[in-house]
Amino acid sequence: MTAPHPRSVPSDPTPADTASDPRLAQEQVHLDAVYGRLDRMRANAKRRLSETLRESAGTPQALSERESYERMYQEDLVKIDAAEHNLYFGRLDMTDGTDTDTVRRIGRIGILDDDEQDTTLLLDWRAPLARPFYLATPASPEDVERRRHIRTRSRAVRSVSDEYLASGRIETSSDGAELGGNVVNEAALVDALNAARTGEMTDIVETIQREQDEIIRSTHRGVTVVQGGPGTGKTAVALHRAAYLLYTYRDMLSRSGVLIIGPNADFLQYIGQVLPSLGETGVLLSTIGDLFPDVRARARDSRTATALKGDQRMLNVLRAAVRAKQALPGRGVTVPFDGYELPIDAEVVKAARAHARSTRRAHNLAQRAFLRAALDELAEVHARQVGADPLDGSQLLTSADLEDIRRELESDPHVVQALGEFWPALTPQGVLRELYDDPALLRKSTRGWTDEERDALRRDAHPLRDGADFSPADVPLLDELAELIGYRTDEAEQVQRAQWRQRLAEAQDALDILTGSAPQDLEDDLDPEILMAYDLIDAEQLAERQVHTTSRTTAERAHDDRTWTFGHVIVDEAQELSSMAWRMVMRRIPNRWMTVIGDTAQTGDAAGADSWREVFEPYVADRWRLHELTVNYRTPSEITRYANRVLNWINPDQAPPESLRSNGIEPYAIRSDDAAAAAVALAEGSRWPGLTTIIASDGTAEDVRALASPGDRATVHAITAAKGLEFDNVILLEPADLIAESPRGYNDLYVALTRATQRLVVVHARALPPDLADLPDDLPHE
Ligand SMILES: Nc1ncnc2c1ncn2[C@@H]1O[C@H](COP(=O)(O)OP(=O)(O)OP(=O)(O)O)[C@@H](O)[C@H]1O
Repeated sequence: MTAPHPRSVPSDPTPADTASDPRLAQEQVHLDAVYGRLDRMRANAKRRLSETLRESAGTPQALSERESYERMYQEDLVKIDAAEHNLYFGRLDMTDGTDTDTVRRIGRIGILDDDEQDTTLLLDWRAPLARPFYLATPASPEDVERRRHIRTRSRAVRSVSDEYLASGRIETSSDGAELGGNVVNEAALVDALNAARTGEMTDIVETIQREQDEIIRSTHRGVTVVQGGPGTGKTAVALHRAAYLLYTYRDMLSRSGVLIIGPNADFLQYIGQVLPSLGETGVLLSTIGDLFPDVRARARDSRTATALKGDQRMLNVLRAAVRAKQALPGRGVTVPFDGYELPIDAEVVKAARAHARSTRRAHNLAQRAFLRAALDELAEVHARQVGADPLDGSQLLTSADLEDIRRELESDPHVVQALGEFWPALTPQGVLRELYDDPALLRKSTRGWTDEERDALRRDAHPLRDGADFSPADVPLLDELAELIGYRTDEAEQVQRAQWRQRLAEAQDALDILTGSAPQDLEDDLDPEILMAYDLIDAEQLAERQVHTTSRTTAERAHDDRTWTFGHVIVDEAQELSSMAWRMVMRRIPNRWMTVIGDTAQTGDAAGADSWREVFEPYVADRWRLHELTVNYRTPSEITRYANRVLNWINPDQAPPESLRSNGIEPYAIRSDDAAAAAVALAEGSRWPGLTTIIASDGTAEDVRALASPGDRATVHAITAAKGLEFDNVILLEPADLIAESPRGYNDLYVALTRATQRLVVVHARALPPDLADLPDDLPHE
């Protein structure tokens, strides 16, 4: 069903002709005013920044203040630069009767004029007053008389189009294409959807749709789950929600930070420019594999190992592995002390261990309690050695003597070291390596497991590639171990920061003395060619300080600190997270204010999710809310016809998203005995506009890549790495391989079929799956 659209009155979309359309001239006047102000803001921020850099800071407090000003001005500059492109894009003329301005102009950032009244030149797209721009429809005009969409390039107005919401007349977009559904800003949306892809995601502030806007601005403080088929804008919504929350809760979130978790590095790179283009830089983007400081999880696991490592059963395994390090001594363990061989027997250690465990503290944090109790026990043992009455065995030593022995034991490094063997300080990395490498420890820690399961975890059974140490599935286990162990990653960093401040303060003192002693005549008449000593120091120091401040954003501090808790966490492609990964994520967000984006029909990971309820109920009971996105903005209907059949096979109850457009390009199939070579030849020989990629199974992608000519613009993506990405043209190689390689092979096939914005070609040697069997053969016009 197509809802009625307001009448669109587009201006000539070709080069601006201000004479033929007075609206262009009118908007150009405003655009000039806006950019004029932006330039003044930029100049101000630059001046203030350089003044701040020149200021001296005598005390650590002054230094810290200066650092925060520096950061503030730097961030202002980043925001101003980010807003340059398409700064002003929307205007609302409100009907009479509203108590606010009758004209509202909307842009990427809010801008006030520097006149006496601080006139609003632009409303930030996130401001409440801007909201009708995204919500108003003829059925619900929200007091909007006219919505104007302004398209600009290089500070010049190129076109405007108006919608008269009160009239309720049918709209056709500027290029004549028909869109289904109740879309807003239709002409701009058509342009955005048809635009060739660049390999980097772009923001959608000009064309956010109603169902998306509701999620972006949701005030729900629990877990907001956004479920939607491929191409429904889930990622776009997640990123704009991050920007919206940072704007609305700036004070709180700039201190605690926002974390966005994505499925792989390619994906993070793909989305990496969206938030900076919206002026937001304080967000940490990370994969699960990169969330543990100082660990680069690049090793690859078998599917069985991935599934096992993601399973909650690992919790008991890890607990058992840590407990196994709290060992009891064998017979005859002694330590020399005070001319005696002091026995450390199992009873001594057992008593101390029971005491340490009763504290319920994490392993490393309970080490002191263990030592203290063990020293008490040992003092008793030694007292019996030296102070027992030879006649009746009674104790001849006083309690003060016992206390002396206790102190001497404590200050004897041999004794302390010997006891430490039975409650050693642990690191998560050390325990996990040992668990995988030591068959005895593995067996002891995996009671009830089968031998095949144990083998899947063993490293000698699955040698690591390229010296990689841990896999992404190991990272949640390291994090869990860090909790069990009480291991912190930020301590060394804190010490370093304190040292840095000290050095900086000393350097500043020296600099002040030098500056103060510079000869007056030179100061008055400086020769710019003569480089003064203090110039040198100043430059170095400033440069160093610059590195220091710019490298310590909230996001980066959060990244280096495992125990950092964020203000908000967004998880994209959330269906891929295992139970163990969810435990790690939840630790980062104790307030459980999260936005979770995913599609259970696209789950590819062996330990991924099938149901959101199962994932969230244990953490938030019913404090989670499901939103569904229903419109596919990416894939034309010609392609979704096939993809929907696969979806129906995966889950017949899941309604397929409705494709917003059709482009008249039918998908087709090419059969070739050497399918990989045929796919590469097609990719390299085609003259299709935009980005082209070959999507292959994880097991074959590298071989296909080896066939491609270096430097050719067509790329090859393994299915796992293609998650969340999109391309103008997709060549899907051998669907049978996707299905054969994974128990979730149909989900992978569904993902592959929904990556193209324009064109899909399937190249195969083996039989096509039934859902694709009626694809037409190679089209003559291609
Ligand atoms: N309102 C919109 N205006 C313009 N473009 C949009 C809009 N919503 C989504 N898009 C575009 O549609 C494409 C798909 O969006 P996105 O990648 O966010 O979808 P997704 O639901 O995350 O897909 P997948 O599940 O396949 O990863 C992107 O190019 C995005 O920019």
